[in-house]
Order: sequence, then C-alpha cells, then structure tokens
Amino acid sequence: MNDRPQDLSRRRLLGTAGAAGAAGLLVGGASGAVTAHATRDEATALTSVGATAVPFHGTHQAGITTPLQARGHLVAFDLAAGSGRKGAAALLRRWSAAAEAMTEGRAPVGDNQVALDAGPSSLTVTFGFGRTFFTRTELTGRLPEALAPLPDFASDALDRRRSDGDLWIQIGADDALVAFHALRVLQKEAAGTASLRWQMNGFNRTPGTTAEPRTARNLMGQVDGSNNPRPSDPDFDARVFVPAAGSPQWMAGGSYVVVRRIRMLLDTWDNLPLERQEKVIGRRKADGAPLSGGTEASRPDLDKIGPDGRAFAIAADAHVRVAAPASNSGAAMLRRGYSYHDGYRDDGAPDAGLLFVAWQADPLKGFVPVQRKLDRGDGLSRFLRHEAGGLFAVPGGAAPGEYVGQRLLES
Ligand SMILES: C=CC1=C(C)c2cc3[nH]c(cc4nc(cc5[nH]c(cc1n2)c(C)c5CCC(=O)O)C(CCC(=O)O)=C4C)c(C)c3C=C
Ligand SMILES: [Fe+2]
Repeated sequence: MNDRPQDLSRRRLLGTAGAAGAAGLLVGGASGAVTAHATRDEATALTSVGATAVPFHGTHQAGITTPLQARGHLVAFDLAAGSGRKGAAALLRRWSAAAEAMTEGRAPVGDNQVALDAGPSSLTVTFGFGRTFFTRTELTGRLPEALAPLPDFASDALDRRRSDGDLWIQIGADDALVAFHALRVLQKEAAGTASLRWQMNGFNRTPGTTAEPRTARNLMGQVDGSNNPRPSDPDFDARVFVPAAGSPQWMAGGSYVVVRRIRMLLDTWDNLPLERQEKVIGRRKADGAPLSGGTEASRPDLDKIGPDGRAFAIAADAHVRVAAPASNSGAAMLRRGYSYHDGYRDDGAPDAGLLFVAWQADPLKGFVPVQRKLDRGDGLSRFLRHEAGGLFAVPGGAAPGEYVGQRLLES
C-alpha cells in the first residue's frame, strides 16, 4: 500500500501528540490541524483539547457553567466513623490542593502518573455536601434550609445505596485518562477519612467532532439543553447561584445540585416512529427546533395551534411544555448532565441513560416544582426510570490559598 504524504504525517502526529501535550506545546484545532501541518516536521499537536485549562479558583466552583466535557465521573463519599469536622476540613484541604494542581496540568502530591502525558484537558473538580454531612460533623446549625430532603415523586424507584452521601464530587474532563486520574487521586486522598459510597461514569460528545459548537445530544438522539438558562440572561445568576448576601452565608456564590440517574427504555423508544418521538418532546429531532416553528434557538410557542387547526403544535403532554418555566411559575434550572452506558441488564436491554445534573439557587424554585409537574403529565416519563439520585449543597469557589468549604468548616 502506498502512503500519501498526509497519511504519513497523520501517523507521525498521532504518535507525537502525547509528548507535545506534556510539554504544553498544543496549538491549532481539531482535524484541520492534521491537514494544515501535514508537511511540518516538528512535533505538532493534533488539537488544543489537551492544553485547555479551566481555572479552579473563582467566585463559583468550576464545572457549573463550564462547557460540557467529554467525560464525567460523579462520586459520593461517606465520612468514616470518627472523622468529624476536623477530619473533613483536612480532607477538603487535601482535595482542593490536588484539584488545583491537576486542573492546572501539574502533578499532585504522590502522583501515580496516569495522566502524565496529557494536558489539563479542561478538567474541573466540583465539591458538594449532602445533608448527612452536617450531622456527621456536628454542623447541623449550618445546615441550609434548601438541603431539606426532596419529596417523593411518583416516578421514583431510587436505589438508596446508589443515592445521597456525605460528600459529592463531580469530575469533568475532555480526556478519559485525565478524568480517571483525577478520580483515583481524590479517592486515595480520602483513604482513612471517607470511603466511596457510589460512582457513576458518563460521557458527552468529544469537542471537535462537530464543525461548529452545537448543543449536546442525549442517547435518545434528541438535542438536549437548547432552552437552558444562558449566562447572558439577566436572571441567570439569580436562578443558578446563591447571592452574595444569601443564607447561609457560607453558601454565597454556591449552588444546589440535583443528581439523578435516569435510565432510558431505549428499545421501546427506538421503536417509536420519528413523528411520535418528536411529539413526545415537542421539538424536531434533527435540529432541535420547537414544533411551533423557527429554529433551535426559537422559544417554544406553547399557544400555537398545529396544522390540523385544533390541537396545539406542542402537545399537552410534550416534555418541553410540561417542563417549561411558563408551566411552572417561572421555575428553571441549569441542566448539565452526562450520558451513561453501563453495559446490558439481565433482560438484555441497555443499561443506559442520562446522569441528570441540574443546578439552581434553590431546589424549591427549580427541580422540585418541575419534577412534580413532570410526574403528573409528561409524555416522556413512560420511557424513563429514575433509579438513583441526590441533592447536594455546592459552596462557592475557593479564593487562591483557600480550600473549598473553608467558610463552612472553619468560621
Ligand atoms: C425535573 C426536571 C427535568 C428532568 C428530570 C428532565 C429529564 C429529561 N429531559 C430529557 C430531554 C429533554 N429535556 C428538554 C427540555 C427540558 N427539560 C427540563 C427539565 C427536566 N428534564 C426542562 C426545564 C427543559 C426546558 C423546557 C423549556 O423551557 O423549553 C429537551 C428539549 C431541549 C432543551 O430545551 O433542552 C429535551 C430533549 C431527557 C431525555 C430526560 C431524562 C432522561
Ligand atoms: Fe428534560
């Protein structure tokens, strides 16, 4: 077989991409870089994916408004008996130091070198506290009201062993090894203080696979996230983050996250004709445009009558109608989840779905009213199973020199 020059060059590039990443040399973007640099001899990185770093420090923790990463791990830990507030504070200090190093592309203390050749790859590490954390650490006086247990929903079939937890971590990165490495480092730091309660692994589209940035697709094939609150919206911060003067004070700049492992009945869904699938959601599958017309960016017009002149263009039980802020007294949340696929179940069906992750300043003005409404009349619910979940208080970001949660644990 004759190699074309670009084939040779591509192989060389593939072979050197890791080394270039380690040296922090990454430049250029996506597949275009392969062609553009086809005749260059020096080590050229395939993409800038590995070199991208998301700052660990800030008013808010990273991983909330950060663009979706390709890989995600959601993990919960329980504090060991006797760990208490002091042990928890020391752990959060160690976790923050390790997260800061890894998100900057530096090796953490005691590194196992799993991600040695890669750049930070947009790694984010986000820490949260579950309700039980406050009893374990004798901090019940600082328990936020917003962390009250979620009500039971009719569609819940939650496995308690894979739900809740004292501490929660969300790890996101655009590289699987970088994400795994972060998880291992944090788990090792926890040894003796906290043990893993549950772990869920997810994924999203890899950056660079679409010609231009596009909204994610879920495993049902739908464009998912179109009508999310946007940081440019005037009410975005009020919807997603606890205000600077909010209560409790240690949660200023923080957010509350609802996590749900939602299995999709994909065999049933995939057998549904396209037109019926679109009716269930209220948007076109190909481009995410609402069935009331326009493009993906158009607001769904819930009053518009469809082509038959009688029924609504967006059906009464369409997911976007039932979930819309207009149907829920303005309730909204920032949805930023990961797909998951954990192989096959005993019945042969894929164990796959959505790790639903929703951020809000107050769950009673976000997830709770919307899920109540979905429980009563969502056409999508017959294709879903809520299998596990949790609610966690995610404090604001740490300033340089601080660790996440310091204001809760030390003031
Ligand atoms: C309680 C909140 C919600 C759960 C649980 C939920 C599960 C869920 N949703 C999809 C797919 C889509 N959801 C879409 C929109 C949408 N979903 C919610 C809330 C929950 N979804 C809201 C608030 C909205 C926005 C409604 C609006 O204002 O228009 C869409 C449409 C595209 C979009 O706007 O994101 C899809 C598709 C799945 C598959 C799922 C559980 C697995
Ligand atoms: Fe939804």
